[in-house]
This record gives sequence, structure tokens and C-alpha cells, in this order.
Amino acid sequence: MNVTISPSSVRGTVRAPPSKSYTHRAILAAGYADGATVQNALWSADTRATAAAVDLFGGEVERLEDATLEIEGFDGRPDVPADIVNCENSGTTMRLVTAAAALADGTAVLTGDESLRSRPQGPLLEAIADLGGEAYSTRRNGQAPLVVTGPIAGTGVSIPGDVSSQYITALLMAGAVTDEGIEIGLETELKSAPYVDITLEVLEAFGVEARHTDDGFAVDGGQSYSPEGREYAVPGDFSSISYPLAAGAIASDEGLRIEGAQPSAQGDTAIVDVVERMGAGVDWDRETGTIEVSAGSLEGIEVSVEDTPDLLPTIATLGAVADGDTYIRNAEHVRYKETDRVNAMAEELGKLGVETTEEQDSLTIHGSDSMLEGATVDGCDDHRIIMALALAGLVADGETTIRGADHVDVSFPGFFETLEGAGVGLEREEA
Ligand SMILES: O=C(O)C1=C[C@@H](OP(=O)(O)O)[C@@H](O)[C@H](O)C1
Ligand SMILES: C=C(OP(=O)(O)O)C(=O)O
Repeated sequence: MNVTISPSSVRGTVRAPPSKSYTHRAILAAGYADGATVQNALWSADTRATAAAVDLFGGEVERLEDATLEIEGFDGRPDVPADIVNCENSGTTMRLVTAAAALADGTAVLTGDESLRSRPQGPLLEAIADLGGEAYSTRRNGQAPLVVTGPIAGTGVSIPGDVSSQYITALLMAGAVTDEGIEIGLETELKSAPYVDITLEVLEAFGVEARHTDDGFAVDGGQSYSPEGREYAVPGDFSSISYPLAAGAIASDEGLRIEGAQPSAQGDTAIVDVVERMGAGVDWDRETGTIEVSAGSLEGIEVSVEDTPDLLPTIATLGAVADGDTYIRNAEHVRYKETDRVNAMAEELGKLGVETTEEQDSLTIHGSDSMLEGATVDGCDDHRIIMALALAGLVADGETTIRGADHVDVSFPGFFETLEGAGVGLEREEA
């Protein structure tokens, strides 16, 4: 599907979808348990891939109503999957499921779409081998398809911290049900660190203790997953909130109200501070989980995305609309996502007339408060690139067409309906 956005202002009330990161963890944690009900779950392409993996491990994920999942678990002992595990487009699924598969007494094969088959898995495969399993990439290039044979026993491993925090999440979640537990030593500084805090928070809610150590993280073995009251509720998603928040910051004179913004461990909460620093009007009521945002005359700022890689596309578009330079640094790991997002934003904003300077670990947007030029841009089969480019379309001169826009289903199904509800003029065309 291609979507064409007309210049529009936004107003009214929108609701953020539930957190993708929390939902993945809650579905798998309920699988590691003997089951649980997950409330306010995100049902998107990525979380469906994790649910399908739990089914293959011998659990059962049933969607009762829109956002309630009734999950039967596999009680810490995953079956050897009876089929290939297709993780589709989801890095989180592939990393978390690889470690879970390494607990089974047999061999699992994992694959995904073309984007996922180009993302780095090597450090996790080596960690599994160090823990007594066997894990390899069929192409010997550290990328999926992966073949994983368990069971791992547990004990100590070391892993780089600057490729993906999801390796650590994966090992902590699996480590709790090994005999010996897992101690993870970090070889390099940890990037995306708040995502491990999300993991610790979900583990605690499921009655599993894991902790920071002097040089990494540790989880004791022999633990059972068991959420209090057999229920878990997912908070709203701040990566997803970044899009309506940025829309309000660049295109709302009347103000836009965003609901579902309760505080949690998400590093991407930092987007609230970013739009405020750039000059938008922002009022966040943490008790009710409501953010009111209105447009201001935005100025470029310097931002590190070390902890918040998923915010780069949103901040890049904000920078394009702001006056002066927006310097986004500590961004190298943002190149290992669904696409190389540093390059993708530089290329696609360039088509709208925006000048950028790209370096290996940074992106500088030379913004101007003069109009962007509407054009046809490529969504790069990446949900966050599509949503960030849609924001630019709100203020570009003329129409902006985004090719391959259906990929928003990965994290924010209903994204374009949400924009329409806020007053955005757009047209869909089947490609
Ligand atoms: O654990 C998670 O839920 C995620 C961790 C981050 O990835 P990295 O740790 O690979 O940077 C983030 O980019 C991704 O969208 C979700
Ligand atoms: C990178 C992302 O997710 P994943 O790593 O799970 O594919 C994302 O949602 O932006």
C-alpha cells in the first residue's frame, strides 16, 4: 500500500497502542510460566510472531478480545518446535526465542523475512555455545537462518553490549529456568540499556529475580515464572507515542491530547523531553497518563540516542522542521534495525529537500523552518521510517507519498487511522 499525506494540522484526542517491548516479554514470560492472562497486549505483526513461537514451544496463545491474551504456558520446559520458527520482521522475537529454543532437548530452526535475515545474531549464538548448546548460522555469517540445539546448562558468558541489548534480555529470560543460572559479563559498553530495565521489570512482575552486577547482569537458575494473580497488564508504548507527540509539536495550533502515556521503564519516554527542549508546548500528567502537546517554533538540539535508538527517525523529522542543526549522536546501533535507519532517514528526508550530514555514529539534520517539499519517498519496509516520514508529510509543501506503508502493522496497527482521527488528510492506494 502507498499512502499520500496532504498538509494537515492535528487536533483532538488519540490513544497510544500498548508497548511492543512489554508485550513480547509478557507473552514469552507467560509461556515460561504455566500460563497467564495478558491485558492491554499489543497484537501486531511482531508480537504475533512471538505468540506463534510460544505455540511451537507447546504453549497456547489465545486472543480473547481485542487486547486480552489468554496464554497457556510450557512451564519452563519448551518443546522442540515441530516446525521452523518464523520470526518474520521481529528482532526481539528472534533473539528471545533463540535463547528459549536453547533450553529444549533437540534442535530448532529459526528464520525471518529478508530484513531480519540481515541482522546480527552472532554474539548470541556464541553465548549459547559457551553455555553448552550448539548454535550456528546456516550461512556462517552470524545471520539467520539459525540452527539451535539445546539444552544449555547455564553459568557464565561474556557478550558485547553495543550490538543489541536483546541478547541480554534473551539470556536473562531463559537463564531463570536453567539449573545453574546465567551470569552475563559485558565486553563493551551497553547500548539500549533501558530495554534491559524493561526486562527486569517484567521478570519481577512474573516473580523472577534478575539483577545488575559490577560488570553486567545475573539471574539465578531454578526459578519459576508466576505472575501475581496470574495476570499482567502492558503499559502504553512511548516509541509509538513519539509519532503523535511529534505530529502535535509540528502541526497542532489547537493542541493534541495523547492518552495511554503512563510512566514505565521505557527509555523512549525521553521523547517528551526532546519535543519540549525543541520548543513545543508539552504538559504530561503522569497520574492520568495524558500528554497535551501543541506546536511551537522548533529549534534544533543535540540528542544522544544511545539509550533510545527507536527515537532516531522521529527526532530526524522533528529536526527537519526545526530551525538550525539537530545533532543526533551515539547512533551506530541504529544501523542494525529493520533497515539502516541512519542512512534511510538521510536518504528519504533528502528527497523532501532536507540537508543532512551522515557519519558512522551520528546524523545531523540541517533544519530550516522554511517548507519541506512534498515528494514520493520509500518506507524502506520499516515501520518507524514510514511513520517518521508521514510526520514530514503534515508540513511539506504539496503531497507526500510513502511507498510500502502497510509495514506500520509491525508496531502500530491503525497508525494511519489514528492520524485520520486527528484530522490528517490522507489517501491509500494498493501498490
Ligand atoms: O528489547 C526490546 O524490546 C528492544 C530493544 C532495542 O533493540 P536493541 O537492543 O537491539 O538496540 C529496540 O531498538 C527494539 O525496538 C526493541
Ligand atoms: C528495532 C525494532 O524492533 P525489533 O528489534 O524487535 O525488530 C523496532 O521496533 O524499532
